[in-house]
Amino acid sequence: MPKFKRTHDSYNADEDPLARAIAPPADESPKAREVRLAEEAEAQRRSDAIDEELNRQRMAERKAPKCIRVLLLGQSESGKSTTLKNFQLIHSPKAFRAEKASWRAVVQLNVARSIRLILEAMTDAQTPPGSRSNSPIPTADLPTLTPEHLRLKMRLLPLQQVEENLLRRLSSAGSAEIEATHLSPMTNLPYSGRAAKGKEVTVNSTSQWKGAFSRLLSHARSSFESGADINFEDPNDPGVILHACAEDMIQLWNDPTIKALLSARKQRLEDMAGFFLDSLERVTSLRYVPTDEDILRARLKTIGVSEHRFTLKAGNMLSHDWRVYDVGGARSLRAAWAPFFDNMDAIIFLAPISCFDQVLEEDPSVNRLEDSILLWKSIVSNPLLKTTELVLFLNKTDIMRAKLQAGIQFGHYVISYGNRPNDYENAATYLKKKFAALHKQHSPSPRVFYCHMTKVTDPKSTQHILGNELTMSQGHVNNLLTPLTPPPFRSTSSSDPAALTCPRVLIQANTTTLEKAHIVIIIRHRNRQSTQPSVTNLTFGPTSVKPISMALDEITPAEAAAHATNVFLEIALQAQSRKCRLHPSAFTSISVPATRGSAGGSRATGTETTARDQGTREDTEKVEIITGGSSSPSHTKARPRSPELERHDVEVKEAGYNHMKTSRREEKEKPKKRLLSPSEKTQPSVKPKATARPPAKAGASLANPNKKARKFQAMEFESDDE
Ligand SMILES: Nc1nc2c(ncn2[C@@H]2O[C@H](COP(=O)(O)OP(=O)(O)OP(=O)(O)O)[C@@H](O)[C@H]2O)c(=O)[nH]1
Ligand SMILES: [Mg+2]
Repeated sequence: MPKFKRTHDSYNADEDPLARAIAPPADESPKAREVRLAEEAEAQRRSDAIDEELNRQRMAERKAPKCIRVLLLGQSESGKSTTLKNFQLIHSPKAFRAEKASWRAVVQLNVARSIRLILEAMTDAQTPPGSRSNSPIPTADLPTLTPEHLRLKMRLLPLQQVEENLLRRLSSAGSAEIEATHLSPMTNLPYSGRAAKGKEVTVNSTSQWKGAFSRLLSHARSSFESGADINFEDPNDPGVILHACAEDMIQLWNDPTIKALLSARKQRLEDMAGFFLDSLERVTSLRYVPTDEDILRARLKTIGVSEHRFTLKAGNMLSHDWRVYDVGGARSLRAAWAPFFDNMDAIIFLAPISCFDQVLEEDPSVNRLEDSILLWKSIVSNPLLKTTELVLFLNKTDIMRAKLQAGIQFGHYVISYGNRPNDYENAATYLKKKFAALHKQHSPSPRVFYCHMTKVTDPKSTQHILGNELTMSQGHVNNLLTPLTPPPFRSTSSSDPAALTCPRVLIQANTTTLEKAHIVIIIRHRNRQSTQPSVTNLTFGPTSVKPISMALDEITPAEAAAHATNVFLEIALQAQSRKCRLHPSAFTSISVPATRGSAGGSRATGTETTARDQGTREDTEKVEIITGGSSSPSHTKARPRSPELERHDVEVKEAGYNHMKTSRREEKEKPKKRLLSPSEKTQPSVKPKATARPPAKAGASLANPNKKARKFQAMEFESDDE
């Protein structure tokens, strides 16, 4: 092999083909060499600067307080991205509203898609049953369309252009894909092309795709709030065609024959993601700017994992950096979740309870509610997540309510529900208990679990919940995940005999008995000497917000104190299970019997508190129990304890250990409850509930008659224990 003449010592052209490729030419002139060396020096300088910057960032990250990570999980269409939007709305509202132009386009896409579904249904109704691809409904059961309907259909054809135009913009940005979804596959459609293939748009990043609509933005981006950034004069704005078709769309949607047709096909468009047909006049107006609620209701399917950073300050706590991760929930995308399990502080799991009568798009043999339940079970039992706080959102309660009110029988789909009343309260409570039971049964170790009935398209209620959750999570991070160095509970004056019957107890905690996190409960008791129930006010609410007060008739001072004790005991157990160190003085202030478990009302799963005594007594006629917030410096000093209290301390600790041991033993001994697999359900050995299954056609997805045609899918809890 001929030797390559080297002009630079650092190149070892013989050994390394890359070095050979980048080696300077053999006949390099001195001037060229000078230029090359200068370029190399410059490149080296830039590379060093980048390294330095990376190092600086790494150091800064190491020094910065630990950020709190929250992962949003749940099946597709459960409301994860909508929850993320709520986070954005709370913590970066300006940025959220700056994207109105992009979300306007998504609303337009959703409108065009809904109309397309109606036109498909009309086409299907005109097709002889034998030639229909999917619909099992006999023509005789479908209402007859008139020539006027067909003319209406023709007039709406230009909407095809709107959908295709919007899809093209999304996909040309390289950030979106079109994927088969729950939308029905179309055959004899009024449309052709990509949009006509029954696809849904998916985005692999929640921000990148927004660039696709930048053409709608004018240069003046001064007033995002008012929509001044939207170029309404753009002749290519899809809003122009939508506006031109508005009257026809409204007529179509309100037409009784069309309503009857959709009803015969059990197609409840109003329950579908991205439903705007009830607001057609508004959303198709030429100068339409989406509201916050519109943005929350707009639907785009997620396929990647995206991280969103916020700096949150909750209550009086220090501000924290939060990272919220949104993932795609379709089955094929769930493998991407696992790498995020490590290091997560909290998971918000969304289970759409309204989907009890629907099947999975990915697998039409699986009931969507059952899928959610199995998914929940796998999350709660995952050992990697055993110290991760879990927040369960039983979501889409509004749709659940509407479905039950429309007469859809919950018991037909959840067989173990049996003949209980077909109303929202009963069905929702039933599901809540089932989810809670699964958590209790399968969690690798006892831990906090919060459950909320949600409608995440309602920003007000969701923000309230998220606000509380965040405070709560920060509180947990502060109080539980880190050692409890300051005594969380300090004594009243134990020499005061009155304290035994009516102590002034101040409990600082992170949750309350009513599943509302980080709120303040103040119990004011007027007659401190009495053991009889008397006038007691219970006040809820963080101090920063107007609290709600209610009078309690049944709680005695001792019960209030016992309840406080119980709540504290629970946090002690939680802390213990997380191997946090409890300060020895933690129990010093317990001045009433701690064994009255039922006193003070029932406690929600996972309630935990820290407790302490205020130590001053301006008003001895009061009992105050406050949950919420973090401990203040005035409560960080332990007081000397009497031998009596020492003994009590030991008793309480033992009670705690014994309680834990017993509950673990009971759990081991209990026969395992489990969900039935679809195949098991068909086995005769599985005891069927008395409820008869409905005829096959009733078992389908109401939003999608084509799914219905495939299979009736009900689910059943093997045990009906709650
Ligand atoms: N009516 C109603 N609609 C909801 C609720 N929660 C979410 N939605 C709607 O359901 C649709 C799906 O919600 P997404 O947040 O996109 O669901 P996702 O879990 O992110 O779904 P993937 O991205 O496919 O994993 C959206 O159009 C939401 O507006 C709710 O509580 N009530
Ligand atoms: Mg999503």
